[in-house]
Amino acid sequence: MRATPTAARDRRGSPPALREEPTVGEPHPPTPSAVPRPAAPGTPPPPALRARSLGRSFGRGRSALTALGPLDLDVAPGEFVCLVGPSGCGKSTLLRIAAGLLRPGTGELEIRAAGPRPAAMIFQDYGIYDWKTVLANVRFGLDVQRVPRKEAEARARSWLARMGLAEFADAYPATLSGGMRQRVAIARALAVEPEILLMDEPFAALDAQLRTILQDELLDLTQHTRTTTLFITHSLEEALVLGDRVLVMSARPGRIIAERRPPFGRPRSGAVRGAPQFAALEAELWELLRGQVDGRPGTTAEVPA
Ligand SMILES: Nc1ncnc2c1ncn2[C@@H]1O[C@H](COP(=O)(O)OP(=O)(O)OP(=O)(O)O)[C@@H](O)[C@H]1O
Repeated sequence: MRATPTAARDRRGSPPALREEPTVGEPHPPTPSAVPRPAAPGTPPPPALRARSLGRSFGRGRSALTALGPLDLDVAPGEFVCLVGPSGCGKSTLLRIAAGLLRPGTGELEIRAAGPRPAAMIFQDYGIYDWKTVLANVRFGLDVQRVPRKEAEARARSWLARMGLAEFADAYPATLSGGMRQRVAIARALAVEPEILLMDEPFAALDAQLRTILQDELLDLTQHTRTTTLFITHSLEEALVLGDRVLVMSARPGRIIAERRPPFGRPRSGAVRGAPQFAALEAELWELLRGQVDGRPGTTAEVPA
């Protein structure tokens, strides 16, 4: 899937950075997926997600607001990348561009996909359908993919079992707790076996204990499935527990100003929260982030490694 710059499509010639577009419910048409070719021996595989000079503005003229970029980003196949940054720096905008829900204003973002379902997105507010049963929710993406009904049902039930929800298959979401609803959303996203999982603060609405439990479950799941994941969070702890890499974004317009690789091997568990380096890394990231939030000088110039 390639999200091309607005400029390439704009026959009226309006400046790409200033063009306002509908943002919700109007996915831009994906261009045909790139079929990955095998990498030459010894060379790293090409990135699963690649963004170059990616930028996005909203509004026109004087009221135009530059939300994001320019930003370069590579996410390797199977990598779990966490994005942290001050509120309003463009994190969701980046994710929505990756999901194909929003066009870039400048630059491009490409997802290398072998299959018909390159990306699945999970939001903070679950994004599940209240009028469908739990099973129908999890089966939804498979139905859209036209997976035969029997197979879809079996795959959906197997994901429900994995998420500890087997006995709630016929329940409606309104009867579930927040944590259970988010598990349904995760099961639905993973059931379609996406090339890349895009998660926008998926645990933000949950209480601290549930959040920890779901973090540990997600860790376990993604280490098994090796699903490439781009994960937005305001929680540095969450980013350090889950991420192979943590990217820090600047204040709006968001750019990547620093990168850290938590020194915890894989497979890892939530026990890394107690590792001696954990608190130090969290404090270091917090310093970087605080420089962006309160605009203190001297903390913005770091370039990602
Ligand atoms: N559809 C839109 N129209 C106009 N402005 C928008 C639109 N979507 C986002 N913005 C603006 O773009 C900027 C970035 O928004 P975005 O939601 O991407 O930030 P964020 O980093 O995800 O924020 P938060 O951490 O608070 O969720 C904000 O100033 C926001 O008001």
